[in-house]
Amino acid sequence: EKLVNPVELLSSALLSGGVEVVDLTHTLDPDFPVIVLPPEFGQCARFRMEEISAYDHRGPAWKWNTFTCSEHTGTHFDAPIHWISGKDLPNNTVDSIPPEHFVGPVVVIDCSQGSAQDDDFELTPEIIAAWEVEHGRIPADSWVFMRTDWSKRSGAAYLNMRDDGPHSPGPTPEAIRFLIDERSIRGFGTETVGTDAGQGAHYTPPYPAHFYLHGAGKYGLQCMCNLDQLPATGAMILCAPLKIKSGTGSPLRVLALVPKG
Ligand SMILES: O=C(O)C(=O)c1ccccc1S
Ligand SMILES: [Mn+2]
Repeated sequence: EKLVNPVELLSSALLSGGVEVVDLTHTLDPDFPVIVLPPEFGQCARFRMEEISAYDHRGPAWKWNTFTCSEHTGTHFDAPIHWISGKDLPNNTVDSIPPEHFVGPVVVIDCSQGSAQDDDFELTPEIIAAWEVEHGRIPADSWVFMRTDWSKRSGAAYLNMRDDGPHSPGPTPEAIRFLIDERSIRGFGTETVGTDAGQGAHYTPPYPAHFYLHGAGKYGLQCMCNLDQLPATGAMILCAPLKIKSGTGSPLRVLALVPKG
């Protein structure tokens, strides 16, 4: 009998309402917080927009703007070249990553309860093991999202800066190494401003998610929202960054396709 064409199946499911498209992206807005590094380092630019014309003398029938931001502003993608550990890998920039890496399955590990009680909540190998007992082994080349409901925070509570720097949840070095070495994930995604915990600078190595993910040619997604609308397994994501020449990352629209019913 005729083999089922998976693309036709997906198209008909999308057209028939059998697939929900969930937007995991924050609006690029000058008020959306960006990561704040220690003052001696270069800083991430917030999003800015400047009008070129608006149906006026500068352009009678058209409206358009110039926008500026960092590659790492807002909901964005991290490429391996972003971190020193990935600097010499092949295809490590947003314009050279194979496009098939921007579409794939995602699993969601719900750490929202722990993160509600502890700003520095850590995703550990033990939590991953317990998740796999319930949901099965994390498939190779999956994206793994750490749900913390941190995207529901606004203003100062999102970066949650204290005297010793930001405090927000993230993975331990052991957890991120397990996901990479034992589960060969595609990438790791968070709602927080970075893939590392706010206090990530104090781990060994510092910023372990960045160090190990990008050193292994894996990717990061950060500043996402609506992870609470995703199932633990069974969804897929589209996460294609802008094709910036030699780019280390880019703001992007992250969309999840979630089967209905
Ligand atoms: O990738 C990022 O946006 C990010 O989180 C970051 C950027 C630069 C330095 C440290 C970090 S931790
Ligand atoms: Mn980044």
